[in-house]
Amino acid sequence: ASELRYPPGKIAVIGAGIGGTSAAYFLRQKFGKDVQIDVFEKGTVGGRLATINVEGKNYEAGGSIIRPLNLHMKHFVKVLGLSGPENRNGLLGIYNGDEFVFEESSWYIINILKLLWHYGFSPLRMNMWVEDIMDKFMRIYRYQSHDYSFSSIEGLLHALGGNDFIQLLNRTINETMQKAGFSQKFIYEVVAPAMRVNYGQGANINGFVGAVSMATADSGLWSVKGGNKLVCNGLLYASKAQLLSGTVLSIEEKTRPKRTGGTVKLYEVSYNSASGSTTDMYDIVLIATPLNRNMSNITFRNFNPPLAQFSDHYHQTVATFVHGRINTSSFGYKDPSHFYLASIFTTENPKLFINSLGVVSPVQNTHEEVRQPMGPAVWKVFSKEPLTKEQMNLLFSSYDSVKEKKWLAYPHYSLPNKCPPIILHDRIYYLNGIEWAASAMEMSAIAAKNAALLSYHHWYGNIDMIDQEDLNEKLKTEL
Ligand SMILES: Cc1cc2nc3c(=O)[nH]c(=O)nc-3n(C[C@H](O)[C@H](O)[C@H](O)COP(=O)(O)OP(=O)(O)OC[C@H]3O[C@@H](n4cnc5c(N)ncnc54)[C@H](O)[C@@H]3O)c2cc1C
Ligand SMILES: CC(C)=CCC/C(C)=C/CC/C(C)=C/CSC[C@H](N)C(=O)O
Repeated sequence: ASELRYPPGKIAVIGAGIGGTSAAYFLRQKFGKDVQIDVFEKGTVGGRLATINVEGKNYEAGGSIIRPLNLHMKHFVKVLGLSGPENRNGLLGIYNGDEFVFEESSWYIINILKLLWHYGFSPLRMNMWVEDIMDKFMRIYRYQSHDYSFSSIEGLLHALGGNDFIQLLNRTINETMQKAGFSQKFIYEVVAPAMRVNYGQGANINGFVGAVSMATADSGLWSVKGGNKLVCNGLLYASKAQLLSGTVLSIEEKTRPKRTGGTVKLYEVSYNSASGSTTDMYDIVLIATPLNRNMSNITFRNFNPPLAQFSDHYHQTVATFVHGRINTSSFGYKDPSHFYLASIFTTENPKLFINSLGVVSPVQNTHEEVRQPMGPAVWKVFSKEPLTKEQMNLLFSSYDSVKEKKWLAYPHYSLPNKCPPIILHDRIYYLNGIEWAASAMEMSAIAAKNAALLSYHHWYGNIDMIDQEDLNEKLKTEL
């Protein structure tokens, strides 16, 4: 089709979370200044990056922590003139419903001895195991800086870590780590609690998201001063995209006559905004919101054959912010002055009604060290269900302010795990399938750059830049 040699006129991006706004940014980089980029948003720019106000200060209510080597997020913060100070967490305890099975000490050497005593060399081996996976994961930045793209999530992961990465997707983190020789005690007391705080599920989640989750045990985690959502606002501005506040209802392919003769196929996007129902035509559409049950309610009309349907669900995570004093006796501490933990992770125990509990700092001063929370502090509680009054009274001896935010937070991970397609139709690309490998801000940014590159290469027929085999080897010899 010869019309594909000309730049596209208009591109639609649906969703202004980190996926959609970074897609707008990368699309502008690739397609140049003349293309019109419209970003549709039914709620607030930022999506799952949002803050919540507690007693006059704002706290991260959704996506909060970023790894030092999340290079896209790091780049965004730099080019947007934002700052990302390191988060310093207070001491961690792991609670099994009856007692703490592990309590961190403020003395480095004591911690090492405690870890050795409880888990032998497993923590050290785990660091090396995660590092090895993360080293391979880092190849994505090299591939993307050379403009290579992938037409499926599995293809992308295979290019990073070969069959080992595909196997990670298809085994639970429990099975994966058992096969790697980690003890069941370590998996139960350390790995599962980290899965629960990060993804609201235990060690039955896939090995890839499990490894991503364990990667948060690293030091140097950071978040954006003023709130992570500032990145989305900044990217939208930098991309010179037009923000259309409205709900996209449907997408339909239409054939239209061209001024120069012949016809062209375009996508008609129908949406509701404050000024009523409208439609607009686009050459390319990027969908940057989950299409799973009850999430975005976008209908793909009159596609033959019909487009893929995603029936799996995202599960509910409730983040409750409480300004108060923790009820230390509920955690086995009769004397509150002996309690010095600022983060409590939990093991898998059906009688526990929370996944985690931790002291948080306002987004204005994320660099502040979280101290021993002897007095009142702002605590963030993650649970599956909203906390009842009785549960609140068990957790807190006194509190004066409670704010709750319910999220459909991440995919409900289960096996077998087949990631949704990236290409939904000729020029419709789907970003959020990557969340089924692992859901994180950086993953959405990677999916966004991939979709921008893929749509560009499809448009201009650069098939050699899509799904190249042995990229790691090729790039080694090229440079
Ligand atoms: C409680 C919580 C804690 C988390 N913690 C971390 C963390 O510490 N670190 C980390 O890296 N990640 C974390 N995450 C995950 C991270 O927040 C997400 O992976 C990421 O923000 C997803 O971004 P996205 O742009 O892909 O999707 P979203 O942010 O969900 O953006 C999609 C956007 O599309 C809009 N939309 C939906 N349907 C339509 C429609 N029909 N028309 C128009 N607009 C539509 C939505 O309103 C939304 O704004 C956390 C998530 C939650 C919920
Ligand atoms: C993409 C890679 C390699 C790493 C990203 C690691 C990362 C930051 C994962 C985020 C995990 C996640 C969804 C955490 C949610 S809870 C975070 C925090 N503990 C909190 O209390 O808010």
